[in-house]
Parts: sequence; structure tokens; C-alpha cells
Amino acid sequence: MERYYPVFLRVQDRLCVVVGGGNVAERKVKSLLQDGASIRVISPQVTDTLQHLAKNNSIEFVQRPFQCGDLADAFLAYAATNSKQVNEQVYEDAKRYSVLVNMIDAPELCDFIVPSRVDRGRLQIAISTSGASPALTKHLRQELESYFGDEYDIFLDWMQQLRSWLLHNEPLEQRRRELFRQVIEMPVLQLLREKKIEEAKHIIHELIQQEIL
Ligand SMILES: C[C@@]1(CC(=O)O)C2=NC(=C\c3[nH]c(c(CCC(=O)O)c3CC(=O)O)Cc3[nH]c(c(CC(=O)O)c3CCC(=O)O)/C=C3\N/C(=C\2)[C@@H](CCC(=O)O)[C@]3(C)CC(=O)O)/[C@H]1CCC(=O)O
Ligand SMILES: NC(=O)c1ccc[n+]([C@@H]2O[C@H](COP(=O)([O-])OP(=O)(O)OC[C@H]3O[C@@H](n4cnc5c(N)ncnc54)[C@H](O)[C@@H]3O)[C@@H](O)[C@H]2O)c1
Repeated sequence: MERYYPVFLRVQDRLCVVVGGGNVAERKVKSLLQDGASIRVISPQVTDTLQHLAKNNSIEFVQRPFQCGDLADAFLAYAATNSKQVNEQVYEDAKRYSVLVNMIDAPELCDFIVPSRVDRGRLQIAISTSGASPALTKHLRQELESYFGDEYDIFLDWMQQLRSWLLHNEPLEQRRRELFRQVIEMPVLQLLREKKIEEAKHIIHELIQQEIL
């Protein structure tokens, strides 16, 4: 069985080269755009959406077939054409320049595979079946999306602020851990789900007040 090591990559302003401009390429591009990657699509033809993104300057579009050397300055590469032969050329080029490559038609050659993700601001849940069933991956994403709502975005905003405050103001690591555990176990998320934002804020403030006193 193939095993993959999960990480969260920083792609902001890093060049990601997508070879091919069909539906699958479009999906990879949209996901990369969410995280601020600098994207170059190389393909004789692209979908309407990719065309539109190129017109907006959201992506760079190089309108021609793939050529060896195209991956020289890439951070990540995607072999996303409908031709096995072209995808293999992309693979060879990626190896030549030591660029990590995703192959949309050959999981066994992938340096990395693209997971589904539930995106709630700072909370990201990545899902993979190690390539066994992308259909199940998608299904699980939809299930998790209904469980994890936007309340996590607000909650994590507060947790981050609280954490940086405690890192400066509470020198005891054991005590900080205890406080984080308490906040997580309080019904803050439930209140946020019910849109009772002030009430949720209030119970965190009370806990911190006790801490200060
Ligand atoms: C998660 C997601 C991310 C994304 O693409 O953004 C993604 N595939 C998604 C959807 C999807 N892909 C396919 C279907 C049709 C149903 C089905 O086949 O199950 C559906 C569902 C649909 O479209 O409804 C067909 C398919 N997929 C691969 C092959 C090639 C092969 O297996 O050989 C074939 C053609 C097989 C054939 O020839 O028939 C390969 C890969 N697809 C992966 C990711 C990687 C493994 C992820 C994992 O570990 O689970 C991996 C290995 C490489 C990669 O692409 O990174 C995205 C869901 C986004 C969402 O959440 O909605
Ligand atoms: N990984 C996945 O998530 C996934 C999902 C579904 C299908 N697939 C696989 O993906 C392939 C089909 O993908 P699609 O639906 O996006 O295909 P598509 O037919 O919509 O698009 C193919 C693209 O490749 C481009 N292309 C062809 N030759 C090229 C070259 N020499 N240089 C650069 N670009 C070139 C075309 O211009 C076109 O834009 C199938 O082989 C299937 O096995 C993968």
C-alpha cells in the first residue's frame, strides 16, 4: 500500500506550474489560488474559468504545449493533461529539476497527492484515502463540512489571541495548557453555533479575569 506523509505547505507567492488546462487542472488551480500561490498554466487550451482567471491576471497562462525545461523554476508541478505520454514528460522534467510533482493519472508516480479539504479559516482538515477512492474522499469532505461550521473560524481567532496573550503573561506552561483545555471544554463553540457571540466572549473573559486575579 502507498503511504503518504501529510504536511501543510506554504505556497504563498511560490511558483506552481500546472501543465494542462482541463477540468482537473482547473480544480488544482482553484485550490492553489485559495492559498496565494503564484500559478503558471501551460496548455494549448484551457477551460472558460481558467481563461477568465488569466484575463484577470490571477494566473499566468502560457498557451502552448509543454516543453522540457518548463519546470526549471517551479516550486511544485502538476502533470494534468489528458495524455499519459505528456504527463510522463512532465514527470521527467520534474525529476531533472528536483521539483515535487503531482500526476493526475498516476498516483504511483506522485511525489504528493492533493487531499480534499474542509476550510474554515484557520481550521483546515485535509482528507485522503491514499489514492484508493477519491469519490469517498469527496463524500467525507461533504460530511465533515456539515459538522464543522464557521464557528471554528471565530473560535480559532479568539484562541490565537488568547494564546499569544498567555504566552506573554502566564509563564507556567502547565498552567497555560490547563487554561487552553478549560476554554476548549467550555460551551464556547456551542454558543457560537447559536450565534450568541457576546455570551461566548463573556465566558472566556470570566476565565481570564480569574486568571489575572
Ligand atoms: C481529493 C481530490 C482533490 C483535487 O483533485 O482537488 C482528488 N480527486 C478528487 C475528485 C475525484 N477524482 C476522481 C473522481 C471520480 C471518482 C473516483 O474515481 O473516485 C473524483 C470525484 C468526483 O469528481 O466526483 C478521479 C480520479 N482521481 C485520481 C485519478 C487517477 C487514478 O486514480 O489513477 C482519477 C481517475 C480515475 C479514472 O481513470 O477513472 C487521482 C487522484 N485524485 C486525488 C485527489 C488524489 C487522491 C486523493 C485521495 O487520496 O483520496 C489522486 C491520487 C492524485 C491527485 O489528483 O492529487 C478531488 C475531490 C475534491 C472534493 O473534495 O470535491
Ligand atoms: N486526479 C484527479 O483528480 C482526476 C480526476 C478525474 C480524472 N483524472 C484523470 O485526468 C485525465 C483527464 O483530465 P481532464 O478531465 O482535466 O482532461 P481534459 O480533457 O478536460 O483536459 C486535458 C487538458 O490537457 C491539455 N493538454 C493536452 N496536451 C497537452 C500538452 N502537450 N501540453 C500541455 N497541455 C496539454 C489540453 O489542452 C487540455 O486543457 C484523465 O486521464 C483521468 O484519468 C484525474
